[in-house]
Amino acid sequence: MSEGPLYLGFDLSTQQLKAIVIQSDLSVVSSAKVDFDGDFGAKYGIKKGVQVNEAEGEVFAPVAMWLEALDLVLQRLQEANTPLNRIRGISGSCQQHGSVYWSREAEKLLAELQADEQRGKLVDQLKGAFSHPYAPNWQDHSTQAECDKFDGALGTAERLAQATGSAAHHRFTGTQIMRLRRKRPDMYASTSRISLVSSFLASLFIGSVTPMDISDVCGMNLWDIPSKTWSETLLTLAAGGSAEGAADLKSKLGEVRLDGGGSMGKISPYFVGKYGFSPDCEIAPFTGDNPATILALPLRPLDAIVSLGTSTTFLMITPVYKPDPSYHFFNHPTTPGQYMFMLCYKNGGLAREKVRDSLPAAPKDNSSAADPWETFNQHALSTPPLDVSSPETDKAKLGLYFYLPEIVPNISAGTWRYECSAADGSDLQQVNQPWPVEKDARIIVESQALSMRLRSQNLVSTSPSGTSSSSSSPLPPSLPAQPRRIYLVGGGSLNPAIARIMGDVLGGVDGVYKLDVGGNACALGGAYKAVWAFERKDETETFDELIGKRWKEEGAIRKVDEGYKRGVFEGYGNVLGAFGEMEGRVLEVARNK
Ligand SMILES: Nc1ncnc2c1ncn2[C@@H]1O[C@H](COP(=O)(O)OP(=O)(O)O)[C@@H](O)[C@H]1O
Ligand SMILES: O=C(CO)[C@@H](O)[C@H](O)COP(=O)(O)O
Repeated sequence: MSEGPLYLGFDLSTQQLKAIVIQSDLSVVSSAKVDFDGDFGAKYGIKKGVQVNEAEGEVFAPVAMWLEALDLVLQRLQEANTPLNRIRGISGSCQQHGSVYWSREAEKLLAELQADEQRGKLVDQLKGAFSHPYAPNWQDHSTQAECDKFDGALGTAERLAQATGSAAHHRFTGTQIMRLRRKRPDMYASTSRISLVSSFLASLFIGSVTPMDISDVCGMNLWDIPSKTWSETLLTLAAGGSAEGAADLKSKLGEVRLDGGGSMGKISPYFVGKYGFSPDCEIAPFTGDNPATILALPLRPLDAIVSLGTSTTFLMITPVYKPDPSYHFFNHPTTPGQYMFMLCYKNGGLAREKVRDSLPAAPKDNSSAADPWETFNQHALSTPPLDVSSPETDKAKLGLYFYLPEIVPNISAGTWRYECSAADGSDLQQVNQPWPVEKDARIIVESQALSMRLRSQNLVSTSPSGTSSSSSSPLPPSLPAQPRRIYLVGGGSLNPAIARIMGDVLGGVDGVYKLDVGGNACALGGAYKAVWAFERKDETETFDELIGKRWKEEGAIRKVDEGYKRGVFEGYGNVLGAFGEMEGRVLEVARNK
């Protein structure tokens, strides 16, 4: 390892806090993680990182657990002999939409943080810093009434999407704040500031509540993206209807930092004294985990990232702001004028786990290191696409596996199974007799990929004019519209069967790739952001220019599937309309209930 500066990136996601340390040349020096269930499950009564109040659809995480996790992950980096004194800059990514409520004591307590044995750790010193002990989690679905009001506030859901990048969503912070203000008026009144999870983590490092980030702020339904300001109408709605309420909420939310790079301030003396950071170490803006994922490699227009974490997300970048109620647009975290397109599914990793756990157990393997996904993968790969072995006689199988209420489409929990003609999707019929569970292994992954393909069609068929990267090449005209490359990240990217099916359904002219850091992509994106934030020549040197020059494909990504397969891709295209029709029918039944 050379003696140059180091950069630290974090990822505070649903189930873990991960940290990764890199050098200026982007090589990884060290990493550590805290697993919330494994390290704190019993103490905080959480499962898969969260607590749930089923009766009201609330899902939330204890803020104190995150404080403990931060000390623990730094301790683990220290134990791994990471030279923390050489860290020049810190940035990171955090689960989106969650909100942290600071008390009136917060600024004072943050400013007084000291590495003093007697005063204890962050969790001890910041005991009085929060007006609410919990942060709503992105899986929360307690805010339908608030969503209806948000969708109506500007006239239609389309207009809300035009202004804020998204129609109203249960998890978006504006609807969450509106509900918490109504449900806990005293708590709301005693709140001095509200942070997103990303600005919360940055605030701990600086020792003062920091501004929100230009990309993560788009996950709130409160920020007007085209006019780069808070929407007064939406602030007024969330704050209860009065102009004074809106002004008060605006001061609780604070400024939004328009520049994704540069320094927001020096590190708090707490971390210098306790872990040996240099007092000159600086903090760059932190962003959301999905915006950070698109920073984990120099992404080109027509490339797509599928993030297979607790949620499953589909991400692309585009210079064209074209929002729609069925998906999300965010400001790009580093590059003004670029946008991130996102689809987010709640029934991602945990839904695949449910199907995995419903499969009959395979004969016992004596090795203790047996892969828990082995049986799932065998069935997923031995089932042909759409379970059609003979196109003349077999019907295509389509399913929806929503163990939690889904985001896209907004359908309550349930599972549905349909069949249709494999040739053209005609004769779509609900199947009343469930097919053998073994088939579900393939069909759930196909279902997730078909939903992404259906909703991203317009993005892959338009030519990438005005792109951010000079090396982007339009697709060969002889091939059907599809992404150029598919990159898989998140825990599920380790799975070869999932990679294969993603390639079957979504294509990818250049193939399907997995990031070698696997589940650490968001933390890596955060670390790259820190390198760019502090090493850019000036504000005009873009992230793509700086990182593009240093990033080496070799050792960073690995091809895991060929992607586009002639015939297979077209076979899924034949039933794409039927897949949309199946969702429509399920939605219709739900509406009429
Ligand atoms: N080999 C595998 N095959 C499929 N899924 C996997 C595999 N390994 C891990 N996962 C999934 O990855 C998920 C965690 O991914 P991760 O990106 O670390 O989550 P998060 O960032 O949401 O905390 C788990 O819920 C698990 O289902
Ligand atoms: O809600 C969203 C995006 O809109 C989620 O993607 C969260 O950002 C949490 O992500 P993971 O914990 O699954 O990484």
